[in-house]
Amino acid sequence: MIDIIGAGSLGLLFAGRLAASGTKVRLWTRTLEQARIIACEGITVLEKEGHVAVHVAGGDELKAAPLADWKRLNSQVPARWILIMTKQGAIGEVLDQIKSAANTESDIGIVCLQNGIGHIERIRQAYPEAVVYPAVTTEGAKRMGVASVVHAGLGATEIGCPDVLEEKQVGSFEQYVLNRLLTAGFDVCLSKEIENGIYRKLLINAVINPLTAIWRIPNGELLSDPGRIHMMHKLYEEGIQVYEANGIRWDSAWWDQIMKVCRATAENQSSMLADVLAHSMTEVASINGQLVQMAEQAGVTAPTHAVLWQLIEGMRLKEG
Ligand SMILES: NC(=O)C1=CN([C@@H]2O[C@H](COP(=O)(O)OP(=O)(O)OC[C@H]3O[C@@H](n4cnc5c(N)ncnc54)[C@H](OP(=O)(O)O)[C@@H]3O)[C@@H](O)[C@H]2O)C=CC1
Ligand SMILES: CC(C)(CO)C(=O)C(=O)O
Repeated sequence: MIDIIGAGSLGLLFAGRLAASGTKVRLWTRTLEQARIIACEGITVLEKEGHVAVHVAGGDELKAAPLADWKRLNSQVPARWILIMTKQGAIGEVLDQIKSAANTESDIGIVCLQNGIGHIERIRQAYPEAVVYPAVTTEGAKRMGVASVVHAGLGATEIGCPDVLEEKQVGSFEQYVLNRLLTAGFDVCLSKEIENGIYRKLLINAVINPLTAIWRIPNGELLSDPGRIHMMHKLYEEGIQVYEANGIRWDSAWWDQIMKVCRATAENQSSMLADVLAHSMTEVASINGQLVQMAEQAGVTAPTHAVLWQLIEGMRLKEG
């Protein structure tokens, strides 16, 4: 069984596809209402064009419950493999709620798919004995309703394999998580170089997300004007300087990859733009904010990231 926390875009996609391919999934929601609807109606995953890719009914394969019930339900059936699929801003609350796990922490493997950085350290601190697997995904998912999601872009998922793992632990992870994800149709691999993937994705998000959120444009529109590309490059260069100052390996191909992501997701709204439009909390603090903090720690500056961080934070409140 795999426990998925967060029934938003990514959570519904992974829960729906895993359960439809025969893996038992327990999906933890924030609200009782959403859990009830999923338990009753199941999950529908749609293709980009609108056709149903999979539909899985609630039942033995797919259970749903509000995270507030974690303590009670987990004492009956302890979680072994947890996929956290909330946004960065919910991590603190989630950790508080699952801290009451009944099984010993050393039995637990936690996979984290958040964009940005900072969460892995928090989870490791809260669960020192658990094995935490940082992951990076380029899957594109967009929740359409309480129990339906569009698989908007087929991507790949890299899961970091901690160095300290014994062969037996790796085997167990492969059997109960990796192979299940492959069977569900996800392009997923175990990586010994996840740090590189995390910093590459951080830079991609730090360049694309705040600019699309400020200008309120889809990702592809960033490439439509030399002034916009100039701003992207400024953010990119500041990011690279921060990486260099911190001894983080980077690759000059990352600039081209940023452009490629804009083209591949040309019609999409970035997650930060979607959050701004919904007056929700964005992940800017875990993306540009983290780069600014890394700059400060290394004695350099990242002024453009700092300004964008503050501008985006200030957009959270409803106007009027
Ligand atoms: N969507 C995508 O394509 C991709 C997303 N990511 C990353 O994955 C993460 C999740 O993104 P995404 O799925 O889009 O986000 P969503 O906002 O769609 O989903 C987050 C879910 O977490 C739920 N949640 C919040 N707090 C709690 C809580 N205390 N207990 C249980 N559930 C909670 C929310 O519930 P509610 O709605 O009720 O508030 C929501 O359903 C982010 O870090 C994002 O950057 C990475 C790559 C691609
Ligand atoms: C890669 C990108 C920018 C795609 O929209 C993304 O991850 C996001 O929107 O958060």
